Amino acid sequence: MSNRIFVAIDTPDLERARALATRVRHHVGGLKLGLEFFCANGPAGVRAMEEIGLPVFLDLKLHDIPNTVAKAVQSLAPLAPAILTVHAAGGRAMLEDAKAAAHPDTKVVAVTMLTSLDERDLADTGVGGSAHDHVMRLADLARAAGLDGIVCSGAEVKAAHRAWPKGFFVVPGVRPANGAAGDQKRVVTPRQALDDGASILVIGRPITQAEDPDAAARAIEATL
Ligand SMILES: O=C(O)c1cc(=O)[nH]c(=O)n1[C@@H]1O[C@H](COP(=O)(O)O)[C@@H](O)[C@H]1O
Repeated sequence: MSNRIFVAIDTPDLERARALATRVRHHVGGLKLGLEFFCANGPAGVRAMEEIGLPVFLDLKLHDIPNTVAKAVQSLAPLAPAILTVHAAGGRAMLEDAKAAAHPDTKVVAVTMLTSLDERDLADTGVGGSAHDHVMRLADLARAAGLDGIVCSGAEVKAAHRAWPKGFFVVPGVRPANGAAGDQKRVVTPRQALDDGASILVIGRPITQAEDPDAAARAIEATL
């Protein structure tokens, strides 16, 4: 994949999603559709976005008992997304069953610790220790369960990639130098994330909220 930016199309409005994706399509490598889009538009919306001709990353962050997640993944299999997310915290059986139920061409990746969290948030959920240790533990679990890779922040991707050289590493929470972090807490620049081993970058608002999204995507691409 030459362009490793997946633009996060976070809107419930299909027409806006289509217009945005069409505008930036020459300066991104794929489209990421998340809960906001999927809850409003469902599988038909995903198919409509597939027509744009870029790989689709379906980011539903599934997290439930193994049977429920496996059945959900099975229902999504006809869409054959390039990438699908589940939460690593769902545990080994859930991860194994999700991978087994997915379309063979889909990379199933496990979200480790959301980039919107810091160590204080982690402690609030009853998990002690550092973000680094938590991500490394969940990355080991994802690998042992046969997943294709993980989602983590740019702060952990170097160590995670070293421990799992063949893994596929999705890094969101990336911001161009001087970019507004918003609700993201563990943030790095796109260049840094790629240098440290990210396979793809997920970038939303720095592109989608820009006055000229295509120019913003082009400017970020130029730094890579
Ligand atoms: O799985 C994800 O894509 C994801 C995981 C994570 O830990 N943090 C995270 O921000 N994301 C997604 O990445 C995108 C980031 O958007 P921006 O903060 O606007 O660049 C959103 O669509 C999030 O849902």
